[in-house]
Amino acid sequence: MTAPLIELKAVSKRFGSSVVLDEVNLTIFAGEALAIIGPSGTGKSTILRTIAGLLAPDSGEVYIKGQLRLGGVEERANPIGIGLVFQQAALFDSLTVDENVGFSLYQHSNLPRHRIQELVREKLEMVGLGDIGDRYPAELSGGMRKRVSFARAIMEDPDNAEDNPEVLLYDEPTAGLDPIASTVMEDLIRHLQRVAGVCNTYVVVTHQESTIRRTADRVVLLYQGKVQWQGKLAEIDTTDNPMVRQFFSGNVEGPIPVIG
Ligand SMILES: Nc1ncnc2c1ncn2[C@@H]1O[C@H](COP(=O)(O)OP(=O)(O)OP(=O)(O)O)[C@@H](O)[C@H]1O
Repeated sequence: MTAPLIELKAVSKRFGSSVVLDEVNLTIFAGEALAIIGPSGTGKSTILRTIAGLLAPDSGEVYIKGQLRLGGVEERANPIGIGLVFQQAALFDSLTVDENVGFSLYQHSNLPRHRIQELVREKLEMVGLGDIGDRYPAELSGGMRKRVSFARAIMEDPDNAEDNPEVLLYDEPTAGLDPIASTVMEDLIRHLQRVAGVCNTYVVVTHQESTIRRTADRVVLLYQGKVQWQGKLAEIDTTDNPMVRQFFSGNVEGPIPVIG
């Protein structure tokens, strides 16, 4: 068996009095496509932000390529590139698409402006967007904004090998999109992994069944701060786990109570 790329061991996180992650154990292997599913408010985004290093756990350990991640959120550098595609595209409204996608290179690299623009164009083409570098986010549809944020997540500095993302984390990449736009996004996620070879490991947090079925090899169900079930994609149809059954049937009766 290959060594894990990322391991969360007994990771806990609370906000105020609410325990969001409760000694979660999770392993992500190189080359896998993992979906994290679960009801709203169950800590899926919190797990992604913890993996990305944007949130420090209250207790427990995060290992990246077998190395314990040390230090506070501010000072820590990930030993591998980890790209996060936020739920809301999280683009800067006052910057053009080019400036958004190239943001980190404009800020942190020594590359000349025209070279960064070339790289931006290349990434935009990879996500199926043509010549839109001089548009502002407000001029784009929701699906286009999401694709721009994908392009930003896969930007890399060709002079800095450590800058290449080895893992991409997608937080609800198809939320709010119509079924056809969702399919485009799901295909793009697979395309970036398989065809474009941008990054062969990813984690996708989603509620949408089509996204789970089209983008995942393995599925983890999170509820009440813990991993309640995990299995291969095909097993979501065969498992007797009552939470998985309820999640996919949308039944209001079951172990996951209706909130609100
Ligand atoms: N920075 C924060 N400060 C306070 N509470 C937070 C913070 N981030 C998350 N929470 C709370 O933690 C819980 C889990 O949030 P999280 O966004 O991780 O859930 P989720 O499973 O991704 O939800 P959804 O599917 O609705 O996006 C929620 O109750 C949320 O209000």
